[in-house]
Amino acid sequence: MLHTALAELAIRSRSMSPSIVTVSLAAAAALVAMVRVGPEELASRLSEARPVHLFLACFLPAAATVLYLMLRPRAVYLVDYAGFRTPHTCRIPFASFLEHAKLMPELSERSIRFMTRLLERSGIGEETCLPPAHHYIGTHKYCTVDAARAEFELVAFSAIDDLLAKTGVAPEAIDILIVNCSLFCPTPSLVDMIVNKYKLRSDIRSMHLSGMGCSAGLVAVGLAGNLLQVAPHGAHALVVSTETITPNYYVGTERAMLLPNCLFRIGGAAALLSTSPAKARFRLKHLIRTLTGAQDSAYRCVFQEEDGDGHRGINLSKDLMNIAGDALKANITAMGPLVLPASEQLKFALSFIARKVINRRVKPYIPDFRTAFEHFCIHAGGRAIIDELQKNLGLSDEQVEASRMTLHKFGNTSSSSLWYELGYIEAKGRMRKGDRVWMIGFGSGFKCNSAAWECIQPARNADGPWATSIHRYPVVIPDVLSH
Ligand SMILES: CC(C)(COP(=O)(O)OP(=O)(O)OC[C@H]1O[C@@H](n2cnc3c(N)ncnc32)[C@H](O)[C@@H]1OP(=O)(O)O)[C@@H](O)C(=O)NCCC(=O)NCCSC(=O)CC(=O)O
Repeated sequence: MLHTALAELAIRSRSMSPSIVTVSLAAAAALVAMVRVGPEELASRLSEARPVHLFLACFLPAAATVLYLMLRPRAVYLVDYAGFRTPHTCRIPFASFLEHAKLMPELSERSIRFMTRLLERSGIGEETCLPPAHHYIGTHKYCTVDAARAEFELVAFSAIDDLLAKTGVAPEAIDILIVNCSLFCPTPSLVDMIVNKYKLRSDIRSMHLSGMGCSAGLVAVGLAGNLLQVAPHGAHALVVSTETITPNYYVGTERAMLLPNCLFRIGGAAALLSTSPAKARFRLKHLIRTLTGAQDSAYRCVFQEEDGDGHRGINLSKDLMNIAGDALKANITAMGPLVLPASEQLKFALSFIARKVINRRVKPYIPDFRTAFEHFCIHAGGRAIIDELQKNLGLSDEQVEASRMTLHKFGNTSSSSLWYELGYIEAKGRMRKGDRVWMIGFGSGFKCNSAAWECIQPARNADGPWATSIHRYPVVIPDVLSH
């Protein structure tokens, strides 16, 4: 029996860290040896042993335990997060958006009619915001590098100010800084702008993830978690997730490139991570990254390019929903075994065997992820994305409420949408200690990244981006808005 246990341990050890494996295997082998010799033989051998042997017998396990404790991966905690509170001055009701568009000679009557239809179907509301440059008539003429920098400063600095005030962490206590912003990549970089503004330390480890799409916020969290493993215990990592909209107003006639004009809106968030549990509000349990970019269709489905007339924009393929579905399938296949209870895993295994052995037409069992998570934050990328995930994961209207309301209030704010959604759930007072949250991000590449968090301490009050409007939510969002 012990041999079987040992064999099982060896199999399981493939997914464990080397230090855990060594200590566990050594302890199991010692146990097997002790059981084999029996208690009397063991006592007589101990009495014959020399002091040096006894010393080694005690010292080695103790040393191995210390080594294990030192080398095991450290837990990563979310100290807190803050979303950019969009100012009323940046609000862009549909009427203003379309009036501005009509005054642009580059946009045809047909393009404007198409954008009107999209706005009505998009699931975004009348309170979303665009950066200051997009409020000028003849928008694209004002979309300069300076204006884009100003947008980043407005969003990132406001979110960081809120986060530092909330956590009481001083700028000089930040050891790692990661910014993810896909489409704006100036020199000096966005991280340099933050370092300069907050006078951060010269030995800070800083990096900017660009071109990584809307799911890069979770890439940044994973990267911060990895860097924290090699930083002193209790170090702080600041992650800033945003998309700078200013330089990305498209003025051509390609429908697939007009879609981003209607969906993407100003927004951003800052999150502080640490390996110290002191004052932490969430613990990062798992982070799974799936990249399907090896397939050409997945690689090209969110693509920055120039149209035939030389107008630059982002082309969103109509295939995006299918590609997102495949990426999600791969991601949940990796996440499932880590989070699902045994009963769900058994049902999945039985359906898998039935399909393989009995009949391929047996419907595959989709595990019920509601048994593993109390809350879901699905990237507010567009109404169709939320609809599709709700259907595929069998989620209730309340479970996708945070995503739909975030899309309605803020639009598609790229990677920061997940933080607005977490903020919504907390502002509604639905988060409890011990609750599990699943964040699922999608983005260019094509990527599906997801993170599982456990709440240690819910927010005490509904401050932040939802503070002044949460009492009005949820709102009813019709499939097609009629004016
Ligand atoms: C755009 C929608 C709101 C439209 O909603 P509906 O389902 O009501 O309507 P629909 O699908 O019939 O589309 C309405 C009209 O728009 C056209 N249409 C829709 N999607 C299109 C596309 N990608 N390219 C070109 N045309 C498109 C349809 O053909 C149709 O025109 P006609 O009737 O003439 O045939 C929805 O499809 C949606 O949410 N799509 C997903 C948006 C998306 O790709 N989000 C991800 C952003 S990327 C991201 O977030 C990550 C990242 O950037 O990294």
